Amino acid sequence: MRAIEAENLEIYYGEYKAIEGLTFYLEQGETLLLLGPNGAGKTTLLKVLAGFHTNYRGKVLIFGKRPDEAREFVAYVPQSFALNVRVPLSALEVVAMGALYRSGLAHLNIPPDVVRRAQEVLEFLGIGDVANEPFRNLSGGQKQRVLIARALISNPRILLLDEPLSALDPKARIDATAILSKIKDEMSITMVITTHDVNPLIEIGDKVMLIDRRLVAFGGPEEVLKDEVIAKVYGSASKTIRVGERLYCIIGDVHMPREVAP
Ligand SMILES: Nc1ncnc2c1ncn2[C@@H]1O[C@H](COP(=O)(O)OP(=O)(O)OP(=O)(O)O)[C@@H](O)[C@H]1O
Repeated sequence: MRAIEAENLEIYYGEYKAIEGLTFYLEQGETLLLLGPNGAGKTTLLKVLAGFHTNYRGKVLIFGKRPDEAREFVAYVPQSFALNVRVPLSALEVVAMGALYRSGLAHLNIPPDVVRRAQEVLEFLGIGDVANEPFRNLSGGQKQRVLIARALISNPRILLLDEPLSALDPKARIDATAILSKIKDEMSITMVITTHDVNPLIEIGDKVMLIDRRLVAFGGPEEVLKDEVIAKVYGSASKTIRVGERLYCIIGDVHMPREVAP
């Protein structure tokens, strides 16, 4: 059974149609890179997959179930600035919240098995040493990992990540990409990752989907990341170039020396 299957999906806000024509699928363990300009509908699609937004028409199934009936399989990682930084919680408490929400416990009397599991997940993500630090004092990259740990503690089969690299500096981006690669390799979780910049993530993308309030292209990276495809959304000054085995996507104004210009 497929992890995600969508056919002619249209998503609405009231009567307003935000996206249409989405047909795509993802097998278990695959990673989808979801690209599109501002307002394309990336976050809206994640909200439907997470089962939060149910105003849609067409078909969308998560392991064969409607998203609002499949919430136990899915965890959502918001952009790191989305969590209220004034909340005086430690990193470990933020992670534990992921487990306590699921079990319906609203207080912070964290059972010892949840503390243990939260510590393990932080260690898996390479930040076991910040467990007792206040969340608000962490760097952007550490906060991002804590939010990923909060999602992983519920053992999801699908992880949805909204712009996981956007608020990070170049070094933290490299670290975050390595973490996502580790999750993919060692946990075989299905991931949907929204991004404006596909380049750091290309190697972990099994599928790429380009949307702009409709489906522009869906397929393997080589199929989607072509000049003529990305030009449909980003204009003819956008190119893909190959350096050795690797594809790079240059979006927008292309200023390259003549000798390397395609
Ligand atoms: N709560 C809402 N009510 C009405 N329209 C909305 C709402 N949220 C988003 N939209 C509209 O839906 C469309 C898709 O927005 P969405 O936030 O999903 O895009 P996005 O691709 O995630 O953009 P960004 O890259 O800027 O985060 C836009 O036209 C937006 O104005």
